[in-house]
Amino acid sequence: MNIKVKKATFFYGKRCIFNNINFELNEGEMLTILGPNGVGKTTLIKCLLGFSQLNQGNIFFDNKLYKDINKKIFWKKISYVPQIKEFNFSYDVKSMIMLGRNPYIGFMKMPEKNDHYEVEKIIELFNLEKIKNKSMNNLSGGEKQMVLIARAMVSNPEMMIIDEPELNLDISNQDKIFKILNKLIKNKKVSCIINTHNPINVIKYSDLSILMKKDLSYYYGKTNEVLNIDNITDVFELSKDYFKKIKDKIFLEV
Ligand SMILES: Nc1ncnc2c1ncn2[C@@H]1O[C@H](COP(=O)(O)OP(=O)(O)OP(=O)(O)O)[C@@H](O)[C@H]1O
Repeated sequence: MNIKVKKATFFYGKRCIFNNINFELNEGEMLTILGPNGVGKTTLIKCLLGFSQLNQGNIFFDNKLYKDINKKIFWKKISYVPQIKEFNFSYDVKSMIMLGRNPYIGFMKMPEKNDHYEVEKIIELFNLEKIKNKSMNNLSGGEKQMVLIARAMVSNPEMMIIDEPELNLDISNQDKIFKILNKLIKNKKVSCIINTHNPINVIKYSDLSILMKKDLSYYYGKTNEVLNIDNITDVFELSKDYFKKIKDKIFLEV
């Protein structure tokens, strides 16, 4: 699915959160959104999903305005994974993932053989066999996060929008999630928009990036062009020394 964002501007009351943002993402591409806490990354995602309305500008999905798209079709094509804070889920893992099949199952209907097959396939892909019968409430934060991403993927969406997938995940599981997403994007031509705080995942896996700055300006382009030390230190207001030690300790030794 293609998304085009043109001159997007959003205010909370009198406070401008972002101003005149433009970007485009095509099928089979991953776009990552980075920036300091409170800069407006989640707000931008909420506007893309129609949860909040832009004050100015437009968002097109496959060249159609959000308001002109049938919402049932929209939610069949798009999977959204919000930030998990302290949710309480009264489901076991398998039932939770099955919820992702809802667009296919229909109101008051039971899952069919194919729905169970898709859920089992995802459970295997995410290595969740050992916990598939456990209650969601008894999982660690990282396990919950994996299940929510699995649930989003089981509906075979055309676009996935994920708010901080690395939250609660150790670096190995972060890499696993990004690797799975990358494979899905490239094999099934899904497009993916991810809010993240981890530049390593971004450099390894994303095609395009937006770096949002507190002064409402932003960098946008191919990840390997925009995610450089100058831009990161500028956006996060870091000194260049910040990278010196890790450059010597980690990157030169691998
Ligand atoms: N409903 C709201 N009303 C007014 N201000 C809000 C509302 N929701 C968020 N904000 C403010 O808007 C700004 C952007 O918030 P947002 O959650 O988009 O930031 P973020 O970049 O996603 O942050 P983080 O990296 O910490 O998740 C913040 O200063 C936040 O306090």
